[in-house]
Amino acid sequence: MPSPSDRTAGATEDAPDGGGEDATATVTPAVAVREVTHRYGRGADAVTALGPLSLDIPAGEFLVLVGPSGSGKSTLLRLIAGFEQASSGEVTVHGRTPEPGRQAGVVFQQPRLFPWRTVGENISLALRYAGVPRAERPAHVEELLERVGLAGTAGRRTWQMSGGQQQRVAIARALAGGKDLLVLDEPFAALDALTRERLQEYLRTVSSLTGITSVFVTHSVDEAVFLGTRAVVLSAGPGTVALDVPIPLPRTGSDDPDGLRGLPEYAPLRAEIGAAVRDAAR
Ligand SMILES: Nc1ncnc2c1ncn2[C@@H]1O[C@H](COP(=O)(O)OP(=O)(O)OP(=O)(O)O)[C@@H](O)[C@H]1O
Repeated sequence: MPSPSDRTAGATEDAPDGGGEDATATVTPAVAVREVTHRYGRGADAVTALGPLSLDIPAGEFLVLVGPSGSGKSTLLRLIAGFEQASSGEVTVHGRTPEPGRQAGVVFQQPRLFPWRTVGENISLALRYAGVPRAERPAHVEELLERVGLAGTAGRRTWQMSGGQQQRVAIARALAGGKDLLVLDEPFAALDALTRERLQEYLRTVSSLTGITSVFVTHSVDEAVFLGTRAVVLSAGPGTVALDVPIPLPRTGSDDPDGLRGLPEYAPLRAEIGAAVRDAAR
């Protein structure tokens, strides 16, 4: 699997001879969304769900998407994951048209694990699809489980795990195979508050340590500020970009959540994003 440095290295084109900073060097975004619209259905029944919308998501960014219900957040995720194709405009991941299961690891609101398989087998299957040789899979499974705080659980049945643990397995599965893009559609919405907070911490740590590019949909403004490096608020459907702000909070990989929430920047960011969501919903 690629190391974190491998993942981010691909984002920037080679520097010209002599190295150093070059203002003319182009940085290829991990995800490029260009003038995209998306319609479901045809004729009189057609629903325009999104756009026109343009976004560049640089490698390593943790982009949180917020916005009113029906603004097209899930649609945008589905386009990025390759489950849908844009009605107009273009979505690319590292310059290519995304295909389902190929470029992005996906985490849904429900873990969607195979109940008849063990935790390890669920992850191993994703490794198999990613072309990881059979002999190498057990070590990768352990490494992935360790990364989400579930070391030593590979032999357990998924139904023996709590909802929060199952969602961590789903995250480990999405990370399997070294994908450098993770898309997550309200993955913690169905969990109790305490489990949700724990998983937010895990995900923040995992993303800081791996540098994986993430696109995360949530209805929680606090979750958005806690997790994101950038927040995009969509307008009421069909969604366009109503607000696009960086979230310049520290990411050391082991941040104290209370400390982060207590930083002077935290509350104003929360207020700005919350106000934009409320405006969009009006
Ligand atoms: N498969 C579909 N067929 C027809 N219309 C759809 C389909 N999926 C979504 N839509 C419509 O597209 C619009 C955007 O839906 P989408 O699920 O992307 O929004 P969302 O912002 O994720 O909403 P929520 O926050 O409620 O999950 C809505 O009007 C929805 O009814």
